[in-house]
Amino acid sequence: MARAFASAGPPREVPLPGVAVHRLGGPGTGLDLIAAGVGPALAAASTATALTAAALAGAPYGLVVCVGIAGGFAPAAAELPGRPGSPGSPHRPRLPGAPVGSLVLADEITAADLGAETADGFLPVTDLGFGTVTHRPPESLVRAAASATGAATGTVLTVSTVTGTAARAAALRARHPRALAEAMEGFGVAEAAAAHSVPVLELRAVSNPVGPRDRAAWRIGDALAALTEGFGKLAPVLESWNAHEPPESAEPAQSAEPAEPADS
Ligand SMILES: O=C(O)c1cccc(C(=O)CC[C@H]2O[C@@H](n3cnc4c(=O)[nH]cnc43)[C@H](O)[C@@H]2O)c1
Repeated sequence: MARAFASAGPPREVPLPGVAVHRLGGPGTGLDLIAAGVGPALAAASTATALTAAALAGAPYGLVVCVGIAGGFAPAAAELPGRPGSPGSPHRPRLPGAPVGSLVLADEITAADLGAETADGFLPVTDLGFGTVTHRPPESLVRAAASATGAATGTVLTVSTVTGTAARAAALRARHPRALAEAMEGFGVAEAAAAHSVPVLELRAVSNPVGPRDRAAWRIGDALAALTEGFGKLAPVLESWNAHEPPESAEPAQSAEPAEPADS
C-alpha cells in the first residue's frame, strides 16, 4: 500500500517488538503501515503492539484500516428453509457475491469459526456466553469509503482455515447470507482496535473465489493492483474523515491520525 502514497516520500521504519511500523509523512500528518502477518492471532498481536506503542507515546491512532486480498463468494440463491422453489426460482432472493478483481468493504467484520461445533451445528462464541463475533466499522466511513473506491459493502468473514470445498462455502453462506468475502485477519485487527476504542475499517480485493481449492484460479497480481488503486482513492477519505461517530460501545477516538495495519 505504500505505493498508493508514493508522494509521501520514503517511509521511516520504527522497530517495535514483533512488528515494524513504516511511517509515512511527518508527525501528526501521516499514516503508519504494518505488515500484520497472516491469520487473526498474529494480526491482532501486531496491531495491538502498534496501538499500544502509539498510546504510550501520547499519540494514539484515530483509525485502524485492515487491507489485503480475500476470497470472494459467488452470487447464489438464498436457502429458504420450508419454502418451495428450485434454487434458480425467481421467488428466492439472490445472495450477492464478489467477483475476482473486485473490492469489498466490510460493514461487518465477523469471526466465522470462533465458537463450538455441536451435533446440531456451529455455535458462535456469543451463544456460549462470552466474547463477540462481529465488529462494525463506522457507517458514515463505510459509506464514504465505498463511494470513493467503488467497493461493494457487506460482511467480510474472518476464518483461520481457508475454505477449500463447495460444502464449506455453502455452510458459511447459509450462516452468513450477507457475506461477500472471507479473509484471515480482519477480526483480529478489529479486536485489537476495539480494545483501544479505535474505529476499524477493512478493505479487501478479491484474489480467488471461495470454494473448491484451485490455485490456478488465483489472481493475486490483479487483486493487489486493484487494492493499490482502491487504497489511493481511499486515502483522501481517511484524511478528511472526522471520527465523530464513536466506535461501537466505546469512547470517541482521541486522534484523527489514520493508521493502516496491513496484512500482506
Ligand atoms: O492454499 C490455498 O488453498 C489457499 C487459498 C486461498 C488463500 C490462501 C492463502 O494462504 C492466502 C492467505 C492470505 O490471503 C488472504 N486470503 C486470500 N484469499 C483467501 C481465501 O479464499 N480465504 C481466506 N483468506 C484468503 C488471507 O487474508 C491471508 O492474508 C491459500
